[in-house]
Amino acid sequence: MSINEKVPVTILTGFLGSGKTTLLNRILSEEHGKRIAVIENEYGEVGIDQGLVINADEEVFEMSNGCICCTVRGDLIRVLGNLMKRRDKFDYVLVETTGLADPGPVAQTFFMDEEISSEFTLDGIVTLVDAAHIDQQLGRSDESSEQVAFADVLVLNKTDLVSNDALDNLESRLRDMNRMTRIIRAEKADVPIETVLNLSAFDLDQILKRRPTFLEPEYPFEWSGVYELEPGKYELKLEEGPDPEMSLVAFANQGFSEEELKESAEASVRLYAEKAKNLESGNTIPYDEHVSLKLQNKGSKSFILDIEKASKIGLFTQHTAEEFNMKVLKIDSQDNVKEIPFKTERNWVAEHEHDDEVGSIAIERFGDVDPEKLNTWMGRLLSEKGVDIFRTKGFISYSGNPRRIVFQGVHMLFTAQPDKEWGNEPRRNQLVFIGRNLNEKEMQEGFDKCLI
Ligand SMILES: Nc1nc2c(ncn2[C@@H]2O[C@H](COP(=O)(O)OP(=O)(O)OP(=O)(O)O)[C@@H](O)[C@H]2O)c(=O)[nH]1
Repeated sequence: MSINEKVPVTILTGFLGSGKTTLLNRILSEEHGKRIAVIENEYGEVGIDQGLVINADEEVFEMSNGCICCTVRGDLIRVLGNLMKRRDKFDYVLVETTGLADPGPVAQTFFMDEEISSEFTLDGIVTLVDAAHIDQQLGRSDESSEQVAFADVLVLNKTDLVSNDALDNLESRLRDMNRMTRIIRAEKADVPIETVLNLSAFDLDQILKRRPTFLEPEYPFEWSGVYELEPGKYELKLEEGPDPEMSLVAFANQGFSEEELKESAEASVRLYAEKAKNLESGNTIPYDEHVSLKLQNKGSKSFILDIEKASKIGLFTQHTAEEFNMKVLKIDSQDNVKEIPFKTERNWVAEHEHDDEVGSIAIERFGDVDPEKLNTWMGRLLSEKGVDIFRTKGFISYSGNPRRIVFQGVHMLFTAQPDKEWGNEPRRNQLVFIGRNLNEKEMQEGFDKCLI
């Protein structure tokens, strides 16, 4: 790396005892070719953790005055300033925060202070989660939900202490709180280094590459498949799965294209809102109707698809086909069974129950915004709600500007910087807010008023 490049910084957070020091040791003892300066911050007694950090080659700096969150401006800036004097000695910085800290102010330092932001760039926030205790911690402390909300990567650590089912539930709860995070399960923080360092996580492009469905709305179903069927009777056969029933909507004449699938998805949303008709094994599946397949009996269950003329049948199901080993079978007069595979399938982001007050909102709109209106709206939003809005990220299309604008912020501070030219790409706006008690409808309406 050239000396003129900004130094990437990773913030390591996580509740008390979640495994931060374990991860830090792992990073410092692994061969990755980086020279890492570590900034540690102790709560109360100074220096205990330093004894646990191995490999003396890395430089360890300690913040002196108690809790990092209260002393960021002074202490962190001072330590970073001192570090810059030894710029030739390192090429990466790790800041470990105390388990009780809200990572917001630490992250903000890299936006707020001009001198700091000209030398350092925030690469990502990694939050360690203690799989065995996080449920209680989330209930009790604001800090732990803030640490989850801020994370670009959540390391779900101590997986040896909980069952797989519990981990699945936990993961879905955490995902509800922060839709843009990547969740990695770990034991003794044994994560590959490249999953926590050099993430460019403040870069929305990267997030979209990792999770293309990230900005998509949520649906009451997880899967759809399209089958090309000749006239005749077919069985939709399901094995035992994770749920004793499953909602389904079937359409005749379903197209294969993304556009046609989305159109049917919207139609399904409306049908799913209607009360489901119960179907038992052996019943025929109607079109354009919300049905609930009853699957509580042991063994496989079969429902009938009665096809009058050749058609492409679209099935939109509450769970994925895989979870029930769901198959469409053709049985001829000689009782020969033939499986008809789907021609195309699509997964959808399934909605979850929002039992935590921390959540994320995504806004995606084609077209241009009026920069002045957007500034006024954002300014007001962040000054009124900035305490509750932890992270903002996104791309904006300013009217009259050939380049797209990259937005990112922490609490009430944000930066808007011109990025690459739109070129032939359709001009659009993609914004994500993560925070507490956010009103999705109000924010979308507010944003829509800024569109031209
Ligand atoms: N069972 C189990 N224990 C773990 C795992 N990872 C870490 N530990 C243990 O958990 C304890 C706390 O780990 P640390 O790495 O010190 O956690 P920390 O987040 O730095 O803790 P504080 O500095 O107190 O906030 C230590 O005794 C670790 O050995 C794991 O995956 N499974």
